Amino acid sequence: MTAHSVGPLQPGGPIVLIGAGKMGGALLEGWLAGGLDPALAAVVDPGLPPDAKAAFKRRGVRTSPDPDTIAAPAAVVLAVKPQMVAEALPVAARFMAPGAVLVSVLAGVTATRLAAGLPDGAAVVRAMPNTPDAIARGVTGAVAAATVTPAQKALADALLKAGGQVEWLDDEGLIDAVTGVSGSGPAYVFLLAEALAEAGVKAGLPADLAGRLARATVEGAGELLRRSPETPETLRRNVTSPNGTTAAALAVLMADDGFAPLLTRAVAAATDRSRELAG
Ligand SMILES: NC(=O)C1=CN([C@@H]2O[C@H](COP(=O)(O)OP(=O)(O)OC[C@H]3O[C@@H](n4cnc5c(N)ncnc54)[C@H](O)[C@@H]3O)[C@@H](O)[C@H]2O)C=CC1
Ligand SMILES: O=C(O)[C@@H]1CCC=N1
Repeated sequence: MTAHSVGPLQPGGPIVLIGAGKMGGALLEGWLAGGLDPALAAVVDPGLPPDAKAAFKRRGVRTSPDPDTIAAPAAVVLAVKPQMVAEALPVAARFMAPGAVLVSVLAGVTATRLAAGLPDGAAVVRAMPNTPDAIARGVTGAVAAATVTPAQKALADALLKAGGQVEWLDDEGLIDAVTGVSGSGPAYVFLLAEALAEAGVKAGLPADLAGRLARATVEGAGELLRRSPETPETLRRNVTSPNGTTAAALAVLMADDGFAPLLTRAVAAATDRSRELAG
């Protein structure tokens, strides 16, 4: 389901975003594009450049609010680096009015760790979105702690769906692998575009042409995958003429030491790192 299938975002109270960097900023853009009243959004980020702060103010989004001036936040969304959690969690705690839900997108940081820094019984949702959230084409894996009420889960769902598709998990243990597949995944696809361009240069193309061809190929293949009911395997086979050029390339990519085992190792490394960040 996408942002556009859920109607204007009406959280029933302010949303406080703590950390408005690449991921937090993408989430906020999704909420505003999803119809959130800017007057209900507040950003806490001491590292915001002055021009970004001014731009938020122009759009009616409050920055650096005093917790006492935000009446009953409906949700506090934590999007700082995992290494900053000890510093940022007490800030989040000050905004956590009774009934508010904390939504954390921090890689590795467990719901138990988050709850330990919040008022007793606080509702915690742990989520792993990805940066295509900025264009409502993200995908998020999320898990709700036992303390989260159905209404709080519905609000977290709406906030995350403003960025795209949401997959709710019953088992928090799965979120490390979700991070390895879809949280970090856009970087793998961008690397594919980079590597394809480099390979094109090595095959004799001018660099700018190779860059344009590689980018358009990744974009087009992604869009075809989105629009087509076919599986990725069928779409791949549709490109592959018997004994043709694609078959020659796939013999390399699908060899025992090819793309799949390489990606398996990459996803395992990301998953392991997510577990390590849990401390
Ligand atoms: N970038 C990505 O693709 C994804 C990131 N995440 C998670 O999102 C979180 C943020 O990552 P990015 O946005 O990439 O990092 P970032 O460095 O772009 O953003 C972090 C923001 O937090 C701010 N900040 C630092 N200390 C703060 C504090 N005490 N209070 C309030 N704000 C503070 C910084 O000024 C910065 O703007 C991480 O925990 C990461 O695991 C999750 C999914 C995808
Ligand atoms: O690289 C990271 O740790 C974060 C989590 C998923 C994407 N970026």
